[in-house]
Amino acid sequence: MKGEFGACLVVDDDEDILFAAQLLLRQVFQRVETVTNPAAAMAVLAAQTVDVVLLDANFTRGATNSAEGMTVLQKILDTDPHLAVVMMTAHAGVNVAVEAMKRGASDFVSKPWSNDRLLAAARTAAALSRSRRGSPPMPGAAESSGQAARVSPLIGTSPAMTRVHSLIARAAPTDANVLILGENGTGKELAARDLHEQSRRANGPMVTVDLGALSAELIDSELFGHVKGAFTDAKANRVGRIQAADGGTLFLDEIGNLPLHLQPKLLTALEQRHVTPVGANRPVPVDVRVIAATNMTYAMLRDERHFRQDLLFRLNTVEIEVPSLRERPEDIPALLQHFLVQYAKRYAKPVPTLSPAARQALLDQDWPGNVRALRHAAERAIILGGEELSPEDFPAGHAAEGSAPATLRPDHSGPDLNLDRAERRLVEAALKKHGYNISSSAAELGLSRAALYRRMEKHGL
Ligand SMILES: Nc1ncnc2c1ncn2[C@@H]1O[C@H](COP(=O)(O)OP(=O)(O)OP(=O)(O)O)[C@@H](O)[C@H]1O
Repeated sequence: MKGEFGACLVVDDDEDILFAAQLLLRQVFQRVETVTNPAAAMAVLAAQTVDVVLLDANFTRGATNSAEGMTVLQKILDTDPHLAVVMMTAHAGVNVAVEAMKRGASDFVSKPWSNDRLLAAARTAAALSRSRRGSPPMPGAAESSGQAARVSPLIGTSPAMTRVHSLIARAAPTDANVLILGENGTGKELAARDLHEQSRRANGPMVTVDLGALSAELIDSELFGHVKGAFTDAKANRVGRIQAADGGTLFLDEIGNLPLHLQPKLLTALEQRHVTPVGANRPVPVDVRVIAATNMTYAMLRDERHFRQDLLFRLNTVEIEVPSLRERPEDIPALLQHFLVQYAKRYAKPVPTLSPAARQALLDQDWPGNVRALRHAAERAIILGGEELSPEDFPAGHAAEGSAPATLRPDHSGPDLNLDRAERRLVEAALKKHGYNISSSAAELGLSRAALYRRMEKHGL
């Protein structure tokens, strides 16, 4: 769906970033404005209406404390409290992101960004902004959804994926709540988008809340909203994401991370179809369809100590289990071809062919990182491989030394003391040890899930 929202403004002092963002965001916005400094940003905002601002956290060369970004964020929201601002953080600890969200940013992405993540953040922010303004969805969005000849974004014709397609097709039009189960990287978010787009709510917003990326203290006001003065940082009324999804779909990603004390509140909101923003005394009616996803097994979800069973039964009217890639190796060639074409285009290279040995090597790997890992492997192969890809272009696990960061390794003897590469090794080791379970790997590394995701993106893991 091209240009489904109105306008976006990107503020960054790096012209290359602006160029890349503009190319990418045209998929979502009809207009993408770019400026290199806060003063120019304020001038654009004074002259025209935009839905979303993507704001860099630092403008002065070498600055890393994000204070400048926070000041500009404040100015922007003072001018237009309905704007959805997505903070872009290069030097981010998760603290910068949390601080930005406390101050009213609607989301954050870390640089270098993953295109999927930036697009998802931009779409969610745009839906939020339109909902805050009480605007109807863009007419273009209404037309392009619900078309009969629509192709599912989920590639795969294996029996296991055919079952998933069929469940999605049957569940989508019914408004029933859906719980999607599956390992990390299997395509749960894509399945949720497919459900939304095949539903009668396709013209409404799909608002995502990644419960794994938000601290417990933020989840409450993110989900339910707050009124001005409800707590120290609540400088203005804020619509929560449940309300922002009114008339559309609320996608609760990593539902297993919803703190126990908030579970009854969510259950009440879903049962009574209203939300009460933090600090408010009157409930607001909402009409949302909920899709939730988790990488927990069903057995883990059935454990009362982590998850209230009454909430589980409210969420899992229909259950869809997205199979791991090792359960459907027959889907690997089509997925790989799709990603090779995509990345060949992005890096302006010809689409390579695959030697029979390479094809076999791919089928033989067990892909603990699932489709996401296959996508990274395809990107690496496009960057480093030739016209015909051989097994060496798809190194498994630790043998992935041929990837972009590793080829930069200087030829010194003795231990490799480079911090960046050490970080990559540790992150990779933790992921392997925990079978690519993000929560356990993050816990072992002493990171939040969001911080681990950022490092995975950074190192292409
Ligand atoms: N069947 C598929 N066809 C095409 N692309 C896919 C498919 N499955 C996954 N992908 C791609 O793989 C990546 C990971 O998918 P997605 O984010 O939906 O997985 P997930 O299960 O939600 O992961 P996580 O649990 O880690 O959040 C995305 O880039 C997605 O577009």
